[in-house]
Amino acid sequence: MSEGKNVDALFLLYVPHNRVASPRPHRDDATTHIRFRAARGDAHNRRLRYAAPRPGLGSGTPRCGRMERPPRLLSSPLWLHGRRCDVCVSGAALTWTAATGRTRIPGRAAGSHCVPVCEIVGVQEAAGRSQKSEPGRWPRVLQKPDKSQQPAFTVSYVGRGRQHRWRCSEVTFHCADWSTCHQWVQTIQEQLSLLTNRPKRLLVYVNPFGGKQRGRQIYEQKVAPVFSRAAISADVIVTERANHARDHLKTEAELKEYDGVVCVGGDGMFSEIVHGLISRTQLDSGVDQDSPEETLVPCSLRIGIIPAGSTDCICYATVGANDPVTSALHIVVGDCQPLDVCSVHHDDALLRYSLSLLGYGFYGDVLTDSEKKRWMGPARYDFSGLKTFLTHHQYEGTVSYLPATGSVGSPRDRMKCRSGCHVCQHNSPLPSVDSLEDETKAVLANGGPRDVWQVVRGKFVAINAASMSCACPRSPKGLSPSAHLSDGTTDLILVRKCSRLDFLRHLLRHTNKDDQFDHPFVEVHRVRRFRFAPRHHDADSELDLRDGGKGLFGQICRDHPACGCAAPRSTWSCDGETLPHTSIQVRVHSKIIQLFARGIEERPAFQDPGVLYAA
Ligand SMILES: CCCCCCCCCCCCC/C=C/[C@@H](O)[C@H](COP(=O)(O)O)NC(=O)CCCCCCCCCCCCCCC
Ligand SMILES: Nc1ncnc2c1ncn2[C@@H]1O[C@H](COP(=O)(O)OP(=O)(O)O)[C@@H](O)[C@H]1O
Ligand SMILES: [Ca+2]
Repeated sequence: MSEGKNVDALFLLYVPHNRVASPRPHRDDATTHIRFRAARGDAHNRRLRYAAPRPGLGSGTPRCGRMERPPRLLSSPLWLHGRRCDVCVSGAALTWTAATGRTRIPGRAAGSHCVPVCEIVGVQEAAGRSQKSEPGRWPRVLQKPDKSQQPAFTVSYVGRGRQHRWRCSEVTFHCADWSTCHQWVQTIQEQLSLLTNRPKRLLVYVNPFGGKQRGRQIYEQKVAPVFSRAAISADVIVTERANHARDHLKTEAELKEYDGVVCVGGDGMFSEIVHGLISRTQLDSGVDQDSPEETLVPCSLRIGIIPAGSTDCICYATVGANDPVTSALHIVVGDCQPLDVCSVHHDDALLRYSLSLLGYGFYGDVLTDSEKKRWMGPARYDFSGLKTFLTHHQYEGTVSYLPATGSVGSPRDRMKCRSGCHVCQHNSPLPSVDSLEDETKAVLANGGPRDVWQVVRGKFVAINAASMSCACPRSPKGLSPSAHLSDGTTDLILVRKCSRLDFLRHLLRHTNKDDQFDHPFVEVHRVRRFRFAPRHHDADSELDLRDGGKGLFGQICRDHPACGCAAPRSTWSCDGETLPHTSIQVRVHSKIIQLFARGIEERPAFQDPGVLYAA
């Protein structure tokens, strides 16, 4: 934990004065400032100004970028690092300005800091050692206040690091007396309690065997301390078997008691949580998930992901980093990011839901092989990836898809999905036919653009549907760099039969800036639905075929015409789980679940401007 040095120039625009401790009562339309005097004759307290918040003030999510003058609730001189500074809290921000700031940043007040209230994690009384005995050094660990020591309080807040990482920063202010200290703590806590989007009680599932098997330690050492600073209580369940979390959510969990569900694990563990929550919501609403035409009811509980898996692509693509503290802080501040979910059906039976990669051919084969090598940890994907690359199979089949006509954006437009993405906001779910204008109905009745299925037949090295970018540490831009988190579409990538060298060229482009779709054997379509049927589809034989081909070159034998066997088939990988059927129908359901995330921030709203409190 480090003491932060964040200031935002924009914020200073609406912090009324840099020297907040004006001795004169400040008149403000929104609040009535009261002179607060705890001890008569105390020069410090004569300067402490307090304004009771009006009912409703600041309720809901305060928008950090709001350009209106926030009412000041409390301001007084306090001490930081042995120096006096003017501190002020309003419904929007906590600001502090060194009374004798030494560093000047153009356009900013000297030594000024600003933390939006919505990014304060928590506040706690903390006894500091006497300033006289050890100036400039205060305890970093929060302690129970000892009345014999100097009164102080510590504010924990979101600090921004590199590559979208957040850290829990701290600043400790020293007060002249305990009464002032209590007043500050109480006022900041009151402001935090008005942020109704923040979770107070969470249900946490930890997969102790995901990734490098460090889920439990990651939660205890990195996440629990952040939750405790934010006064979030958590009921923690360490899973004992696969599908433990899914089944518990589906049938047992008292969901009304919680403000969110958190999973500590990888994409597979997240998938369990999603399946549990979606199933529970549909069961409660009487929706038949087995029917591909049913409209799913969105889940009300938000889901947090603490990355502790092998790929962690959902976390990486929604937050921009796979860092447990960053994810914990996104949960604490109550972020909300809706996500699209693909339902995958075989005839009239739901197989699974997919949120990241639904892959047949290359990625399906990588997954099938890697499952036997779980003991290798995350490296299993690289090993199986190389092995699958060397075997270089092609699979024959028919892909039919319904293009996402009418939606903004296309897979190659280089418009990346970022926090507050306008493509996702624009592409809300399609209106029901009843709500359409007569003219539009007529177009649709004549086989308008919404209903024209396209058909592609051939041999494919890979068929991938990326509902989000699938960015991950192996490929920071992802399988489909311009795919969107909640636009109601998925990017269907067809890699046709090609040479091994060409496929390598295509794969390599996932790791550099070149366009991986710019090959004659690759096509990409933004779609709302698609279907796949393997060649010589025979429903009864599907399950038997899945296990065909043992050993490194087993599948080559399956390809060999002399064997007389059916056309070779791959398996679908659905967010890291294999599907039991190759013939599937896929449909995107927009904004069915919500994450404690905000999408990748393009430019952090409150960037670190550099050193302010120069020693
Ligand atoms: C030559 C290097 C090419 C690197 C190409 C990397 C492309 C990576 C795209 C990854 C997309 C990941 C989508 C996410 C899927 C996850 O939901 C899912 C489950 O995650 P979990 O285990 O955390 O629960 N993960 C996966 O399905 C794993 C996919 C990983 C694929 C790795 C493929 C590596 C390919 C290496 C080829 C090597 C060729 C070398 C030739 C000399
Ligand atoms: N206690 C457990 N024992 C065995 N498997 C589990 C347990 N808890 C969850 N799982 C399963 O482990 C699989 C992988 O989990 P995940 O957290 O995604 O790790 P990884 O990213 O390494 O695949 C998931 O399919 C999940 O269902
Ligand atoms: Ca999408």
